[in-house]
Amino acid sequence: MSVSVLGSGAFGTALAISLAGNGPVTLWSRNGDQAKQMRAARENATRLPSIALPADITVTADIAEALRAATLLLAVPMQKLRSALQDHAPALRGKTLVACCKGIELTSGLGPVAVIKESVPDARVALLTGPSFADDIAHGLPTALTLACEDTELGKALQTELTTANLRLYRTTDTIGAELGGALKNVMAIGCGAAIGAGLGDSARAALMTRGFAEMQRFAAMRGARADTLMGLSGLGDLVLTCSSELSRNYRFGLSLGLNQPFDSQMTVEGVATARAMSDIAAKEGLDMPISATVADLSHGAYSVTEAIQNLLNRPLKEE
Ligand SMILES: NC(=O)c1ccc[n+]([C@@H]2O[C@H](COP(=O)([O-])OP(=O)(O)OC[C@H]3O[C@@H](n4cnc5c(N)ncnc54)[C@H](O)[C@@H]3O)[C@@H](O)[C@H]2O)c1
Ligand SMILES: O=P(O)(O)OC[C@H](O)CO
Repeated sequence: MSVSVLGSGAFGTALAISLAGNGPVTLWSRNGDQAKQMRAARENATRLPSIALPADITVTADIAEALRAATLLLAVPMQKLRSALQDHAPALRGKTLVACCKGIELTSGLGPVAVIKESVPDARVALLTGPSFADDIAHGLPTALTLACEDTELGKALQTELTTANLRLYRTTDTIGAELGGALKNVMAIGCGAAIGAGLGDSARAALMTRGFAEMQRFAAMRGARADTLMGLSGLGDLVLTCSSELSRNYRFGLSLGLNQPFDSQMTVEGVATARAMSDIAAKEGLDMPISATVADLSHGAYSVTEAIQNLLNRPLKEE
């Protein structure tokens, strides 16, 4: 089998570097100039500077070249996934498409697996998610991820194909639980970053992580996820990583809110749109999701971190 990665940002490049340890990989960029630059410098200077691209990676802007592979990893931001698929939908028919993005589509309320099924109905679909920073993967540091696929046999084949020397994949058939864990932890990471940025302390962060996890579990159960999936790498594992490391862009975005400092608008911060999508869906379903709703409002400047915390603290007392 052969693999291509569509999307040459931080995560797509890191996955290509890791997979190159297994054999040839094609890394596709939609930007011809970027592809040319990466081919010449043998690095992704904007997203993963100073990390060499192994010789087994072919960088291309020619989609036909990338689509020769049977397995395609889709490493684009969640809110861009549908348009990326629509751009090439006829050529994607029958392919194995592995979503590598984390989020809920704002316009539809759907996760990546459902968006792929709608956009390319006869594709074979899977999801790769879990606690991992692109930088760590690209440096070959040990990482464990979840490969989610409803089709057990395809899941096993992908688990074998995409496991590398330092990237160990676990398998599940619960795509809903796996994709929601990855999507929702970004919302909580923004909240935790904001709390730390505003000087509210580690105890406040622990409270936000724990009560945020309760919201994740509630939302995932409503969508039909298995409870144990949320306890695994794609849920709790990624929540812990993202809420506690300044390598996370979602956490750093939250920090900037707490510190009242500007943030680079070119940075991919998946939790902003997902917080909005999640709290809109929760409101419609009558689910109690105060932290998610607060992060959604905070991210759009509706109030300050201090006001947000006061709102959360002043809610009626309840059982845990
Ligand atoms: N960076 C990480 O550490 C990391 C780790 C795990 C998962 N992820 C997930 O991977 C996804 C991508 O994140 P990233 O870090 O690579 O972001 P990034 O901003 O570094 O890169 C995104 C890439 O997608 C490309 N792109 C955007 N719209 C496109 C379109 N319509 N068609 C084709 N390409 C398009 C951009 O040109 C860019 O190269 C996100 O959902 C993120 O949550 C990232
Ligand atoms: O940089 P972030 O916040 O998008 O987080 C990256 C990964 O999702 C961590 O698992």
